Amino acid sequence: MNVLGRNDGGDGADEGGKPSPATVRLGSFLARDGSDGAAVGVDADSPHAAVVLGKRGTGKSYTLGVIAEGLADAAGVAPVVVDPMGVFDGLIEAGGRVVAPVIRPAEVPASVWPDLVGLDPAGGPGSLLWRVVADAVGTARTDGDSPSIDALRWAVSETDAPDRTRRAVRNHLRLAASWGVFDATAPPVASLVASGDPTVIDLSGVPEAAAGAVVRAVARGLYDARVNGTVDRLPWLLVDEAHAFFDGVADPALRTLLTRGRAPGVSLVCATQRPSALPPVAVSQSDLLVAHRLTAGPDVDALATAEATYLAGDLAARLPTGTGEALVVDDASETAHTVRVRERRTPHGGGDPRARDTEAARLGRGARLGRGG
Ligand SMILES: Nc1ncnc2c1ncn2[C@@H]1O[C@H](COP(=O)(O)OP(=O)(O)OP(=O)(O)O)[C@@H](O)[C@H]1O
Repeated sequence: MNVLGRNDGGDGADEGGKPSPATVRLGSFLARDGSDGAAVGVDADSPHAAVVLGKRGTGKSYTLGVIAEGLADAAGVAPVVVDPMGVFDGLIEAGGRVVAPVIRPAEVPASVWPDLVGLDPAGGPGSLLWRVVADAVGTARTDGDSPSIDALRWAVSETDAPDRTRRAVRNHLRLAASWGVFDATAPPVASLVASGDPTVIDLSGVPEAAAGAVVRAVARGLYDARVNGTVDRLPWLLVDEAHAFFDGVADPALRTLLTRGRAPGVSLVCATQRPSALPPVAVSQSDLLVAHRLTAGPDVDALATAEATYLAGDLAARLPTGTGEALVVDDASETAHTVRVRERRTPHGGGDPRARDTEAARLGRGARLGRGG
């Protein structure tokens, strides 16, 4: 198998000629005449930063699922999928689990809390919240604990801030509690990668701000866990609809993974239909780019950031058009290839609903057949 992303240019085979366990099978090279060529995989032995691009329905989430399946089979790694649309539960069939998005309040830094709940950090309520969280986390940390939202609300009441200010902060904290993502007794982020099986964080229906807080805590938590040596496996964070998270409180933590994640061994794969809404650093720091079809002008332009000197000609002009087909740009081998992404072995939950798949259509068809027969 040809393995992209491998600096030594290895072929992904061990001495016995079998594919190395630390390789993710992606699909096959696609010849100009549309026929399938040699098998192609992605290296999972070293950490990587990757982006998967493509307009709606071209196969981004599907490709992310293919990568997650491959990581589930690879040794020494642990995939964590951020699933904003609730389409990755099929990974259960690859030994994975779907978890509810819960984090400890202390996993969001005190300085971020005002923004998170919609308060100006420089204003009275915002600065009170910042101070209260910092104090409460400082006290709780000595026991390795996190304050609960109730404890934070109580601590706000105990301050000598004006009534109106305290009331405003308490109300905003009540709002945060209503999101249902904060739990002082939630398992630490490192527990997500305790086994190598895929963990899917189901964020469907979770308010945007809360989802951002979860992604921030998970991205930072995985990074810290590797820096502190708390986890042995190399985590891979796979983020679908990534543009939404670069737009909120998760941004600094994702940028940290992009720019510094590989040193401690954390990989990040961002999938988006709007590359123009990603910060340029997301594309420029990625060593692997998987580009499905794009048509919108600004999104095609965003690809220009990835125009490496070794690519002769215009990247956009080389984008394939078929669903599940992608141009894969590999920094390690300094090459770009057209690839047909393989079929999933676990069910894919994405794709637009089709009228013909509804119960009503089936009943209607049955009735018509009945009448005709
Ligand atoms: N490699 C593939 N092999 C076979 N079918 C595929 C492949 N990739 C995508 N498909 C088909 O295309 C459909 C759309 O793919 P997918 O849900 O990944 O789109 P998307 O680009 O993520 O769109 P959205 O932005 O709406 O999430 C899938 O449901 C699947 O049926």
